[in-house]
Amino acid sequence: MKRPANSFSCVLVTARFFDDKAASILRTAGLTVVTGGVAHDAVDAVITEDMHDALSRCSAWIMGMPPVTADLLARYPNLSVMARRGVGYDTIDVAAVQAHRRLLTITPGSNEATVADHAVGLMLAVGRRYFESHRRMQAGEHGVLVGTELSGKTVGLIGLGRIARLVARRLAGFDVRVIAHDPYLPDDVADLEGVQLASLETVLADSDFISLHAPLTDSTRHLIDQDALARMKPNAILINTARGELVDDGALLAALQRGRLGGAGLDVIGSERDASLEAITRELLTLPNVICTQHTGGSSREGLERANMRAAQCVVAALQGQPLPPDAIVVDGRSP
Ligand SMILES: NC(=O)C1=CN([C@@H]2O[C@H](COP(=O)(O)OP(=O)(O)OC[C@H]3O[C@@H](n4cnc5c(N)ncnc54)[C@H](OP(=O)(O)O)[C@@H]3O)[C@@H](O)[C@H]2O)C=CC1
Ligand SMILES: O=C(O)C(=O)CO
Repeated sequence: MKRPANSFSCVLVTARFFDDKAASILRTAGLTVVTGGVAHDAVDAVITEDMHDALSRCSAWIMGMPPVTADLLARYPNLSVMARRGVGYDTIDVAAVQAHRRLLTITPGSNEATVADHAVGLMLAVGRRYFESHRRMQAGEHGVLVGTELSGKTVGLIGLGRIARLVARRLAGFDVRVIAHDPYLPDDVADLEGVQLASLETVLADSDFISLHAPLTDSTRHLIDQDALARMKPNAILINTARGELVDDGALLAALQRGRLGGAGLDVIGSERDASLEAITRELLTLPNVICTQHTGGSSREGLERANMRAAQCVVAALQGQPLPPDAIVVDGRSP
C-alpha cells in the first residue's frame, strides 16, 4: 500500500474493481488515492496495519460493504466522508455516522439496471430450469425438462424502489401482471411502471414469482419466514437480489424440501455474512430448482463503472464543499 502525502488529500479505496477512470477523477482533484485492504470488504475482516495507517490519515473512504461501526468511527476521527460504492448501506451504523458528524453517500443511478436484468434473468433461469438442463447436458443426457413460462403469470415485487421499477419496466414485454408491496411509497409517486399496489398478504398469496427489492432493515429481516412461505402458492418461485437476511434460509430449505415451493433464484444468501448458515446454503445448492449467484446482481462492467465514478464524484464534491446530489446523501452529520 502506498503511503498518502498528507491526511487531508488522501482517499482510501477498498471497493473492489475500482477503475482508473474513477481514480483519475480523484487525482485530478488533487487527491492521493490509497488502494488496498480488499480483505476488509469481507465481513469478518480484520483491519490490517496498512489499513489502520490509511484510515488514520485519509479524509475519505470509498468502500464496498465493510461493517462501519461506532468504534471504527471513533478510532478514525480524520475520516469525514464515507462513500459507499453501491446502494445498500445495511452494514453501516447510520446513527453512528450522524453522531460522529461524518458524511455517508451511496451511488443511486448506478447499478439498478444491472440488478433488474439479473432479477428477470433469475426468473427465467429458475422458471425454465436452465441450470438443471445444463447439468443434464454435461452428464450426457438429452432428455427434455418442462419449465414454466412467465407469460400470463403474476409477478409480485416486495419493495418498489429504483430496482423494482426497472424490473417492472423489463417485465412489460412479458405479458405478466405485476403487483407490488411497499409500505413506504410517497402518495404522490408519479410513475409506477404499470404496477398495481397490493398488501403483503396479496403479494404472497397471488404471485407466481416473488422478487425481493426492499433494503435490509429491522422490519425486513426474515420477511420471508416459515409463515410467509406457507402463504405462497405451492409452485411460486422466489427471487432474491436484495439481501440474504430478508429470507429465513432454514425455512426456505424446509419449504423446498417438502415441495412447498416451485424454486428459488438467490443472488444473495444468509451465509454471505453469517457463517453459521453455510450448511443450509450447501443443502440449498444441492436442490435442482435452486439457482444461486455470488452477489453479482450489481456487478456488470457498466454498473461498476458508473458506481465507481459516482462514488469518486461524491468524494470530490464533499471534500471541496460542493453540493452533492440529494439522493446520494444517506446522512450528513458534518454540519450542525
Ligand atoms: N444484488 C446486488 O448486487 C444489489 C442489491 N441491492 C439491494 O437492493 C435493495 C433495493 O435497492 P433499490 O431499489 O436501489 O433501493 P430503493 O431504496 O430505491 O428501493 C427500496 C424500496 O423498498 C422500500 N421498503 C423499505 N422497507 C420495506 C418493507 N418492509 N417492505 C416493502 N418495501 C420496503 C423502500 O422504502 P424507503 O425508501 O422508505 O426505505 C424503497 O421504496 C438495496 O437496499 C440493496 O440491499 C442493491 C444493489 C445491488
Ligand atoms: O449496491 C449494492 O447494494 C450491492 O449489493 C452491490 O454492491
